[in-house]
Amino acid sequence: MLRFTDVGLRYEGAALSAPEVLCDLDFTLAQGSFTWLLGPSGAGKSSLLRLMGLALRPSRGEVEVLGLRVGPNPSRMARRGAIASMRRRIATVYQDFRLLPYLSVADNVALPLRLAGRAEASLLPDVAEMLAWVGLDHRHADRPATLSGGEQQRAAIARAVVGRPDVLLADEPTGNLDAGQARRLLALLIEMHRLGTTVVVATHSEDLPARFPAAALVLGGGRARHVQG
Ligand SMILES: Nc1ncnc2c1ncn2[C@@H]1O[C@H](COP(=O)(O)OP(=O)(O)OP(=O)(O)O)[C@@H](O)[C@H]1O
Repeated sequence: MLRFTDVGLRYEGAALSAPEVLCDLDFTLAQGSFTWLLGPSGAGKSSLLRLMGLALRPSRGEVEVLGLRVGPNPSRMARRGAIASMRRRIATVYQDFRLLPYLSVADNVALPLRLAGRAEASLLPDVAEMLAWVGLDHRHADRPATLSGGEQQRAAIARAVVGRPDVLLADEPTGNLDAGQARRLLALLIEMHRLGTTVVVATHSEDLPARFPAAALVLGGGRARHVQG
């Protein structure tokens, strides 16, 4: 479950007189829900995903993710260690992929499983299944830099999904994909949602939400409107 209570965000270094990037956010996303995150460029979609992924603290208010409450003050709420362990249950597909350049595609995808301490023999079938799902089985041994943008995006998606996270956050996950690949990715996100993962997808695409009507958070003027699906 993700709950935002009276949340505001101002980036460090911004003048106190500057308007908050996000303000007065009050909404709850139920565990296992699917939510589109919509709004024009610069509306704050990536910033909101960073708050949901506990990569940023709110400047005011409280963000609660899977029972962990995070506020502006580190000493009063969840501490760094608790946040770090919670972040292992949250997977993010970043706009810029963030694949590790010195690891093969398969090792990038295996990374969350290795970090979680999974035995080598048990993780290989999961990695192979994910690579097949995203159509990258033939590129498993290659380095990310040798892949196209769309292939890197699919590798990043496979890495996010392979550990069956409780929360999956995706920032423009179809930006580099052709229409067929985008539909396939949407099927994967819907499958994750049906398996109980809370899924939030930021997109500029009008086609994707039309294909899978669901609840939406619509950002504008720093505020979020929660539209039930
Ligand atoms: N690290 C940062 N430091 C300071 N300001 C930032 C930072 N990241 C984003 N911003 C500002 O926050 C606002 C929202 O940016 P954000 O990237 O969250 O929007 P977005 O809706 O994801 O945009 P896009 O659709 O273009 O990716 C913008 O005004 C941006 O300049």
